[in-house]
Amino acid sequence: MCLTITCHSCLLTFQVYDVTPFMDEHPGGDEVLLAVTGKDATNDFEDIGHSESAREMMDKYHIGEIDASTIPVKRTHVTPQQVPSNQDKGDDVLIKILQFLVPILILGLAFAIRQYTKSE
Ligand code: HEM
Repeated sequence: MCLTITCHSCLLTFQVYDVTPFMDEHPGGDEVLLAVTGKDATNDFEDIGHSESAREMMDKYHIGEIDASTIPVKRTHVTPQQVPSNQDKGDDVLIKILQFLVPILILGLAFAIRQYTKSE
């Protein structure tokens, strides 16, 4: 089902239209209707300068009203910044030490093996 919402100029009541059966017949095409589905399409509808007969046609697809005051305000979710824990800091230090120590240990081992094989 495809809903297009258009509101009164008083902005207190939203008129809801189910334009599904009208999609194929709409002279402006179905893309424009799909683009405004589920939102207030008043400006989009008015900008076209629809004729009086177009406005009369709307009655056919009218399915109800929504009280504008009952529509929840859109909230944007802000992810709280992660505070690095002390455990994370400890892990970072350990990784840095290992990054430094491991190559030195490998070099030392290679050197020791070389010394050992030389003396034999
Ligand atoms: C139930 C809602 C709607 C009905 C009954 C309807 C009806 C019509 C009709 C009968 C026409 C032919 C021109 C005229 O008589 O004015 C038309 C054209 C058009 N409509 Fe709609 N319309 C509706 C919603 C919308 C919406 C929401 C939009 C925009 C997002 C839109 C965009 C257009 C466009 C672009 C044209 C073509 C205008 C042109 O070629 O000059 N219509 N519509």
